[in-house]
Amino acid sequence: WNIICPESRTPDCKVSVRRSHLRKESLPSLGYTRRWISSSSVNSSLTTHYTVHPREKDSRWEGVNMERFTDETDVLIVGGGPAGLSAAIRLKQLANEHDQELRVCLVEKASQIGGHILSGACLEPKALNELFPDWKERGAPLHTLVKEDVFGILTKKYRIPVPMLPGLPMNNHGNYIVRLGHFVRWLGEQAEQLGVELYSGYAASEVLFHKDGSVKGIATNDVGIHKDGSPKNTFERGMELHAKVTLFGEGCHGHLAKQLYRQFNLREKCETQTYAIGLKELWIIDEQKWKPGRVEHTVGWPLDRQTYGGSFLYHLNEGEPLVALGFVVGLDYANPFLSPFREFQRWKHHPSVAPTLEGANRISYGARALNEGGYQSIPKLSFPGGLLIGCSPGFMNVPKIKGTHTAMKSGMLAAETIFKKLKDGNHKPVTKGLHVPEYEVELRNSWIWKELYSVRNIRPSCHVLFGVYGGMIYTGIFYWIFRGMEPWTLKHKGADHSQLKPAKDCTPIEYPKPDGKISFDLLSSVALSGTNHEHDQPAHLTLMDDNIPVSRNLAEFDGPEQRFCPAGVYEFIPLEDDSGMKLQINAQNCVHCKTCDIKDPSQNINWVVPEGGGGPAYNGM
Ligand SMILES: Cc1cc2nc3c(=O)[nH]c(=O)nc-3n(C[C@H](O)[C@H](O)[C@H](O)COP(=O)(O)OP(=O)(O)OC[C@H]3O[C@@H](n4cnc5c(N)ncnc54)[C@H](O)[C@@H]3O)c2cc1C
Ligand code: SF4
Repeated sequence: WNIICPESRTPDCKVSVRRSHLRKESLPSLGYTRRWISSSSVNSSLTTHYTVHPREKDSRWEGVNMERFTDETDVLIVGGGPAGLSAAIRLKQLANEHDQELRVCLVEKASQIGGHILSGACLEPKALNELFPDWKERGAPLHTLVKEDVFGILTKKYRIPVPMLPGLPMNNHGNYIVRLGHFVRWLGEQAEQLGVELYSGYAASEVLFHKDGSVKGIATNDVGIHKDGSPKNTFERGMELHAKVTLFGEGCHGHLAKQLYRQFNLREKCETQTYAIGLKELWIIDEQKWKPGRVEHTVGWPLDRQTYGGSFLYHLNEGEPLVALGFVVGLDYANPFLSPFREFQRWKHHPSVAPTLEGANRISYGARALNEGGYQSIPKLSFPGGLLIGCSPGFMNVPKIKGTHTAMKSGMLAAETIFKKLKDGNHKPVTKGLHVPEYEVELRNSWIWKELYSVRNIRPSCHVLFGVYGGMIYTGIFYWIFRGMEPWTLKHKGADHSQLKPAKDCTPIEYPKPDGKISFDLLSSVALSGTNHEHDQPAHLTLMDDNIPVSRNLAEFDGPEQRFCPAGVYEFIPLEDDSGMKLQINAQNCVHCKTCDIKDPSQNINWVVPEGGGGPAYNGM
């Protein structure tokens, strides 16, 4: 029997279950569920991953060598995004300035640094100016200074311009339009030049702990496992990386961060994190319509006023008439029939958008979740042996739709506080893994805190009267005039997964068919993300209970996972004997956006890392 803990919903949770409670009838009353696992049901089940079906109990794994090679470093960083790389760079800058030996290792799950990065992106260069005041001479790929910034409300047929007053959070004066993946690749080159060891194609799959409970490091994922969960002849155990301190910079909704929240109770004093999904495409357009440096944002159509979201369209100056465009939908939406992907496709047909795309060529597609909880949802950031940086805890400035500058600054502050502590000869560590609470103090004193505090009420104000438009009125009054100094802090609605209404209470949404010129279907879109996973491996979209997708999600919510996944991973198909439906998981399509882990109304999906290197292969998204 596999006992599923009600707290963590994972079978490997360390909550102890008294033997007397193991009787079948006691479990439901305690909130536990139990599932019989035999090797035959493991083989035929959707979820064959060892995080759900432990290998110790599986006869197919008997005698397989599970020893792991171990390496030691001073500082270990998980995730080669803006946060992780800025931390790595700052650590080596300080070590070199002080002529001190310091080994800094960084693991990144994409096969190339930048390959899993997806953003808008309008970059506020504040943190970059601090990290590399000479970034221009170093050839940072910031080629497009914003020249024109427009904002509008869309109705079905019209675009109502809204003045972009100086001082509003959406104002982009002084910012650069970038391909964030390219910028991150450049950060990676700078890090390597400074002596950081970068290991791309290695996903951190597990957090390791010392006996005293502090973080010891991570293990990279095992490779060479068949789809049915049995070992291949090529099976190779991952390796352990131990460090004095480990920084977790996995980006929005990190799967190791989820473990850490539970282990150290880090979310005890903050609000639930809330999210949005962002979908993006790159297009080469007609040169006559190209306006390098122009930034366009909209709210409104095709979303109703209760659904938070909007669009962006940026004209880049990268030697060809390139535009980046995308659509963001708040994951607190209620109607399970809503498809963020199809809303995005529909938006491109608006009379104010379509002319730019007519006769143009779409070259790339992708999606990624982003944090929306802001100031209210920042968890505790330090714990013995580790720190959380960047969008993993969530330093996104939501009304600005910007988190790169805050992610970078948080990484830099983490680096500075760690370096100070390591350098301090008198410091006597209490735990084996170094505890650096000073990081939180520095963060609170930094511009990140001031910035996030000032915009804290803008997103939650959209839950009050008039939805998104209420939020705009609130911004006009309290942000523009009082700069967020109002003495109250509004609350979020709660967790996004609990906002879906039953299908019977909602109206199905009729989406127009894609025309294949401006709007497209899901599969041809995913093909443009370069996504690839080794097919013969256990699905990394693990289900705590394989029955729930049909018995609850389909029955009650009409299977929302088939709509909120932007890559067509979840499909409900008829059973062979036509007696009902079953879920099919096309895990190889997954673009690692994390939306399913966030929005699944049953919270039955746990995204885990696939074999290293798998996932999208974005080129400058
Ligand atoms: C649609 C969209 C539009 C946006 N627009 C803007 C904008 O215009 N301006 C702006 O400033 N910000 C924007 N943002 C936000 C910005 O992209 C993020 O704030 C920023 O990328 C956060 O940096 P990060 O390093 O914390 O995380 P990420 O950029 O997400 O990087 C995390 C890295 O960690 C890796 N990783 C994750 N888990 C593991 C693991 N277990 N093992 C190894 N590696 C791992 C990932 O592959 C990734 O490379 C936007 C975001 C989205 C989704
Ligand atoms: S399976 Fe989940 S993480 Fe993967 S693309 Fe779909 S929603 Fe995103």
